[in-house]
Amino acid sequence: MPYTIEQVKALVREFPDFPSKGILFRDIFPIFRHPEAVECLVDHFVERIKELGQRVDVVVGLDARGFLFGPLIAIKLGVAFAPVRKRGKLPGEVVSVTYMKEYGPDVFEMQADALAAGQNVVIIDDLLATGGSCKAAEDLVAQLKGKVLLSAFVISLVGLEGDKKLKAPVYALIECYKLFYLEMTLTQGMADGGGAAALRPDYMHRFRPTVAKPVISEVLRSTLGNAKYEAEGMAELSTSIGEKIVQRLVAEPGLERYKFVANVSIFQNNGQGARMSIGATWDPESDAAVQETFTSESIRCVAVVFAVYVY
Ligand SMILES: O=P(O)(O)OC[C@H]1O[C@H](OP(=O)(O)OP(=O)(O)O)[C@H](O)[C@@H]1O
Ligand SMILES: Nc1ncnc2[nH]cnc12
Repeated sequence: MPYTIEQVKALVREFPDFPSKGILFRDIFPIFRHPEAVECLVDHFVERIKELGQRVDVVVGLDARGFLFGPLIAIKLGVAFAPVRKRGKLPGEVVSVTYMKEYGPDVFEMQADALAAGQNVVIIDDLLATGGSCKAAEDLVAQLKGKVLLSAFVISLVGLEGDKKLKAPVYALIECYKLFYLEMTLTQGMADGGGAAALRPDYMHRFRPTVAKPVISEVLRSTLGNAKYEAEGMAELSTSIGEKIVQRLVAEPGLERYKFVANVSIFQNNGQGARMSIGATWDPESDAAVQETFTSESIRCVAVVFAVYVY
């Protein structure tokens, strides 16, 4: 069955916390379970490359996932394929460059005779994250006096702005804006062994998440609407948001007997994930927790408010 490019895109999966905590891993391997999907992907890249309207001499693929379809693209274009490999894997004379990846430093190498001076190159890889790998490949091509016309990826993690590190233009089939994930588990249990029923609040005096959520949301929007993430000042900002939320909730009619705890965390919206797990022991009939998030290009803020009823 022939695949459409939209069906190919849909095969990419996400794995939170792989290969380490906080990384949301994009897995392209399911595409390779379907030969027609691979063919569609390769044809798609070939079309984009032909649209450049320039002579391409060599397709350069990055270790390791760029090797999966870089050579297939090169075959369809009828041009050479050259690998960029991790340190120590290529025999003969090599050029090398040290670079930073999303998970730490590494060294890339190319064989010195993989390219002739003046040749035009297209770089192929599965994913553009911080751009460190692709910039290293651009440097290697430059050392060999080649010219990068385009770098093409299946996925670009747009928020990491990898393209800004690169000299040549970038094409990505999938542009991912969803870089951040957050999961919250609330573990709750009864604080007393029973007997509290008579002391619990009636409906009019009970904390209701549906009432509290818009209040919290409004505080986040009004405080963070124009804010930019900066290393300085975020601690004070989160403290003041927490204070505002608590002041607003205390003023809500009927909640006089509640104590509130607001936990406000501000993160830079830069593609890193976060996971929170909170344990609480309370009376689920009267106590509650609500969570609201605010996201802008620069900031991700999570406010969790615990409301505990004083018998
Ligand atoms: O834009 P960057 O921040 O440099 O990250 C992108 C690179 O990271 C991944 O490869 P990785 O180095 O994990 O190697 P692999 O292909 O061997 O898994 C991916 O395949 C890209 O090559
Ligand atoms: N988030 C991610 N998913 C898959 N491969 C990657 N390489 C670097 N970051 C990655």
